[in-house]
Amino acid sequence: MLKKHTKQEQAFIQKVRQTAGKAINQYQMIEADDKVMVAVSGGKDSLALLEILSNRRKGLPIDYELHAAHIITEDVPYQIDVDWLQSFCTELNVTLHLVTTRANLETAGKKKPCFACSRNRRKELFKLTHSLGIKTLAFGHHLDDAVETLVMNMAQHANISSIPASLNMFENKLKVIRPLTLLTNEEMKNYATLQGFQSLKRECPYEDHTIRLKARRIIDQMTSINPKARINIFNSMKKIDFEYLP
Ligand SMILES: Nc1ncnc2c1ncn2[C@@H]1O[C@H](COP(=O)(O)OP(=O)(O)OP(=O)(O)O)[C@@H](O)[C@H]1O
Repeated sequence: MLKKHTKQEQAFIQKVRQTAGKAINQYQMIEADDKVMVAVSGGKDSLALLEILSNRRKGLPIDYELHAAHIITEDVPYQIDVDWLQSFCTELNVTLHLVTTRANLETAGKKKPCFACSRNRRKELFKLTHSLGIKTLAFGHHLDDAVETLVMNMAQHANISSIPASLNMFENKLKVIRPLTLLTNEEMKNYATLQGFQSLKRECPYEDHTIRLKARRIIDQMTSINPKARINIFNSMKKIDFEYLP
């Protein structure tokens, strides 16, 4: 897995790690002695997140406990190479928790399979963290996910909302954090390639990214107005001029 990097590549790796660190500090995501669970799908982002959080412990005056969780949904034909994930976690000195569950899609009613499956996965992650006394749960969403969700929510639900960088839930019993919030998909893709992370995810036959892909395409087009459009849309969520809104 270890690759030899040029100076330029090392600088990029460092920049990505620092940007994740900036988000962690800015949103006060992790404090000394916290127990943090990283939700790992097997995709490039959550693998990178786990590695970044593990690596970060080395250079900090504070320490925190790191765990990884992967949810296996039995009745959805999407499996990852669990042995590889286990060895990845062992190398990072992180305990991997595997949970096997069922999405029961046949009883999901009108809900789309993807929705039912991810809702069930979140429930399992909440149950697991609670049972282990872990109060911080980290997801691998990045800046592009947040911008796409904003555009989708505006177009579909007529509201301005997205994916929060940090969210207290269940009367502060759990904090959901997204340390990759300030990093773009492009940056994460390059990071994963440089680090040699193989995406373990296999295509799920139910997966439906149609709307998200459309939103992504629209945001891509907006970069012809301004190359920084994606980042500007993200930053506009933090700078709302209520006086100049209807
Ligand atoms: N099976 C799973 N087990 C644990 N966590 C998961 C699982 N699937 C998704 N997650 C978490 O939810 C986040 C978003 O899920 P999504 O399916 O959009 O990820 P992805 O883009 O396919 O994979 P990744 O974000 O890891 O590259 C992931 O980054 C990960 O933190």
